[in-house]
Amino acid sequence: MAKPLISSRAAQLAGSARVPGDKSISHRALMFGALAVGESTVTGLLEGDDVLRTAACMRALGAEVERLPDGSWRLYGRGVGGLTEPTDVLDMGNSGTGARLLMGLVASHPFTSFFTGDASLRSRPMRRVSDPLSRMGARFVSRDGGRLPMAVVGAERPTPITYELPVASAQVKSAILLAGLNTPGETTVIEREATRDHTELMLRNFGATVRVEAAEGGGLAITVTGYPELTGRAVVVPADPSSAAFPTVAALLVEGSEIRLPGVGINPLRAGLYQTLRDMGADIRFDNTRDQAGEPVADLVVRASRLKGIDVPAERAPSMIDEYPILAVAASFAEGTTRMSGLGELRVKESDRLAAMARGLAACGVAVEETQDTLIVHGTGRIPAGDATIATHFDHRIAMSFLVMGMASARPVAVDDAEAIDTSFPNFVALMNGLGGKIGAAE
Ligand SMILES: O=C(O)C1=C[C@@H](OP(=O)(O)O)[C@@H](O)[C@H](O)C1
Ligand SMILES: C=C(OP(=O)(O)O)C(=O)O
Repeated sequence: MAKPLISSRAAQLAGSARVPGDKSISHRALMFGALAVGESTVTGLLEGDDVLRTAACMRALGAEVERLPDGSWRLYGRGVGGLTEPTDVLDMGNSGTGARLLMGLVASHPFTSFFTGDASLRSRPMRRVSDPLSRMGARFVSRDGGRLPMAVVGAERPTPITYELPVASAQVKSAILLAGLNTPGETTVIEREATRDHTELMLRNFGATVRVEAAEGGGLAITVTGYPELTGRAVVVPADPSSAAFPTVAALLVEGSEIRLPGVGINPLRAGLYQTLRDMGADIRFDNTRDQAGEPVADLVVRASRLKGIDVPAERAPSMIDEYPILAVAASFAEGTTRMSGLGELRVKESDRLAAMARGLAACGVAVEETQDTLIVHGTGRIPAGDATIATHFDHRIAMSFLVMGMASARPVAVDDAEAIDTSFPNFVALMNGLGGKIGAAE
């Protein structure tokens, strides 16, 4: 059932709040714990629907996965190559990351699995993973256009490949590297633009050999050696910088605000939004920067700021790919034009995010232009009208972005369905209201 919400202008945001665990790292912690020999523990796991689906799938593939009373998770893995045939369809819900990474994992196991997801996931492109994984010996039977539902017939004798990514995608990179774990020899992915490296960092941490070298012609060549012995580890998941983006932008836009967000991941391949907001004049401080289980984290201190429009370089897109919707909201309150380019991938996320943002911002009274892969927001430095109801297309980031828009607009902003927020940020409304937001149920 749809869950409409409405967000009204907030007086001031203040206080400290811990945003939930990083979604990318949470998926990987469960997958690698399921592949490792012995016990792994995960603390700070994101308990959003996307990640809970991955937990259920790792159980379906033979691993022991349980939530302990203290909120941490314990896994007993099967060892590399030890996953077993799932007896039912793997339903990945709304999760592109869960679906694509798991397809990679099972592609080099000699059994057949069936994948499906919700209407959004069933519309997303999967050939980007099935093409390279076919070269490793797996077979795929899918709907027209290479979409879910899809059967993956894992390779009996997987063969290693060297593959250059045709799109900047950590999901595709990871799918191939994960297939490479149960494949003899060396599997290499070449990426011309660096994408998030959580798979590489965490695989190493679990004991795999992962080589990262400069690629001929530019970019990186990332190589895994097959049949590593992964052993159980304790993983501490940092707070998600993609989730922290929402209270951060809200605090920048609502006059007089100052908030603190402790323990947020600031991996440079994820921190593009923070760099961009600072370039726009935002007062964002990284306090107490430290290393947490191989990932850099910091406490974010954010103060309300006057923003100016800028050109966001296309090369920055992979380091902030999920943050363009909320950046577009920030740009709507800035003085001057913000040009965001290199955004073609936004069209194949949980929804067509370029179209959803352009339409939604226009409905809120913002002057926007959209091309195939750019979004241009003409800020005036004045507060946008708001006063609109936005279609979220079951996309969590669209829903949260427009609820932040309502916190700072002249009049409230409603979203037709906020249900999808549970996929990545289950306590979003409580956390925002705890800081001083006014988000409630809409008619
Ligand atoms: O690897 C990951 O965990 C992710 C990679 C990104 O997708 P792409 O690889 O499709 O860019 C991102 O949008 C997604 O939210 C999480
Ligand atoms: C694109 C996203 O996730 P996924 O691809 O895992 O569905 C996201 O969280 O913004």
